[in-house]
Amino acid sequence: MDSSVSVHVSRPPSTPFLPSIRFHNRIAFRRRSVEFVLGRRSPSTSLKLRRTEVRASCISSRGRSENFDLHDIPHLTDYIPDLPSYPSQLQNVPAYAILKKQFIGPDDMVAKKIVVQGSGDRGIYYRRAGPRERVYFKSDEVRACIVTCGGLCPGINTVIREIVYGLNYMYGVDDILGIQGGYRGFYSKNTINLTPKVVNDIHKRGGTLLQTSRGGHDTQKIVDNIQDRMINQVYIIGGDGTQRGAALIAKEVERRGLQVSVAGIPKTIDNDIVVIDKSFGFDTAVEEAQRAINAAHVEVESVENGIGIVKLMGRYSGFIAVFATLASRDVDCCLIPESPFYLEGHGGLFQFVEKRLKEHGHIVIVVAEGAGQDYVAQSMNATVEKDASGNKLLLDVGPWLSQQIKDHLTKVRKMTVNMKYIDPTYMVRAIPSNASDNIYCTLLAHSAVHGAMAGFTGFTVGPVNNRHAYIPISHVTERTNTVKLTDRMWARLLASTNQPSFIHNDELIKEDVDLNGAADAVDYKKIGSTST
Ligand SMILES: Nc1ncnc2c1ncn2[C@@H]1O[C@H](COP(=O)(O)OP(=O)(O)O)[C@@H](O)[C@H]1O
Ligand SMILES: O=P(O)(O)OC[C@H]1O[C@](O)(COP(=O)(O)O)[C@@H](O)[C@@H]1O
Ligand SMILES: [Mg+2]
Repeated sequence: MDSSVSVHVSRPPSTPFLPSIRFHNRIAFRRRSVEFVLGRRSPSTSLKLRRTEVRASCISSRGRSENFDLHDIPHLTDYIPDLPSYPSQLQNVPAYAILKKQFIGPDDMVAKKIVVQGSGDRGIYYRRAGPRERVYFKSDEVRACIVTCGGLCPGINTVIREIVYGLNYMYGVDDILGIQGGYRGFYSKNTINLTPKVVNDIHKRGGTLLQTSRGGHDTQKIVDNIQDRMINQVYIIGGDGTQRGAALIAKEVERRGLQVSVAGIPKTIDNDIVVIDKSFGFDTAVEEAQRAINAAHVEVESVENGIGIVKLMGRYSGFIAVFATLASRDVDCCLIPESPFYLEGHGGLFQFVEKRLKEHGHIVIVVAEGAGQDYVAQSMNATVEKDASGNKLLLDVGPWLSQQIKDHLTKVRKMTVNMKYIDPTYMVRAIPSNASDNIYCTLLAHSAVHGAMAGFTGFTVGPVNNRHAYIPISHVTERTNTVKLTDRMWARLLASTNQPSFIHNDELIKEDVDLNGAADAVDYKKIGSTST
């Protein structure tokens, strides 16, 4: 928080000492234990606060009263009040001992919203990630475990490596177990011992050293196993589904009153996790995707009426497709799940493809795997199937789209075309992370380690406006991050590709004329409202 902002704390109705801060959590009222001090400028109103969600009245340096919300994360002392704490082991680590600010202050917060309006609410804040002055675990008491769940993503191995290194070098922990094969590995497989030596060069490889899986989350069995193995720190690397599972584990651990910290590290190749700035491995995937786009462009430039179609990952969120398109500049049209498209008639894809072929002699289309699913389902008469985690299995839009375009141009428009279809979907996520993702993974891993050692639990780590924060798991799972068609990024893409927006417009229906002046008999209203 800006040091020019003093926090004014006045008295809340039900607590004689606790002032102008409205607690949203009953535990906070009950226990009233100490965590941080607000009100540096006015000691009389200084307050030792518990964690959890806090709303404070805040007076800026200009004297105007504003509000902010700290959306806090659980702490082991919420349900084990007498848990002893110790000076952090980091004090003895030379690299950290010389730091100007060795520890994160108890009132350091990260703003969720960085652009604010003068008269508006100050918004939501998260606890800033990083090392704390006091920890709740002695080094030789820690038995940590790491598990990786869900789909692959570049950088998972780097996160594993850095958790092991972080725990070992910063906190002197040497009892770290690898749970193999995702959540079900807790109760169906043996563990492996993870030491700095074992993980030393795994960041150079794609995939996950620990293997992963979908499905198999059984909270009771998992927590039984955590208890049986005497594990007291659980590091869970995975996407939205995994984080939901992590929240259940943290809840069950709390119900049983166990001294076990549960830390989530968000992983998603689709960048579909909300609150955090960006997911690790995403930049790497975008870079790799461009190689495929480039190949498509080279191919189609070299032939007559070349049509290149590149299918990229993106189940419900088209971020990889959007960013790869914007970065590449060789893409003529980008199709994503968030933007319904239609093929026939005025403003449709067929018309656009034909127009671009006439203008440029070639066209490159990027399609996210989740785009046009309803459309494909209708045309294939397919039924919905799900994977072991309950995720809808997607129909393969790539070959379908290639065939539709080819059939239309060759059979209806009597044109000669050269179709080049490229499917690099798994290639973009099965590679090691690039330099910047590697550094990002290190920060995530270290934040998780610092948080767990400090006794926090049930949290997810991640950058919020470029500062790493501890985020309540529910915040990252309550919805999916998607490309907003009303945001500037999508507008930039449309401006860059000059593709149709596929937004239904009644005016377009009236001017229902195709390139050659022939009217297409298409129900635009119906097609235009096809949702994906
Ligand atoms: N709602 C949920 N509650 C508990 N566990 C879940 C939930 N959704 C998914 N999981 C578990 O999380 C793991 C990974 O989920 P999945 O959706 O496949 O990948 P991701 O976490 O990358 O989204 C699986 O083991 C699955 O059983
Ligand atoms: O074939 P798999 O391994 O189930 O993975 C495919 C899916 O994984 C994803 O990469 C996303 O996975 P997550 O849910 O694990 O983030 C999707 O883009 C894709 O549909
Ligand atoms: Mg997912």
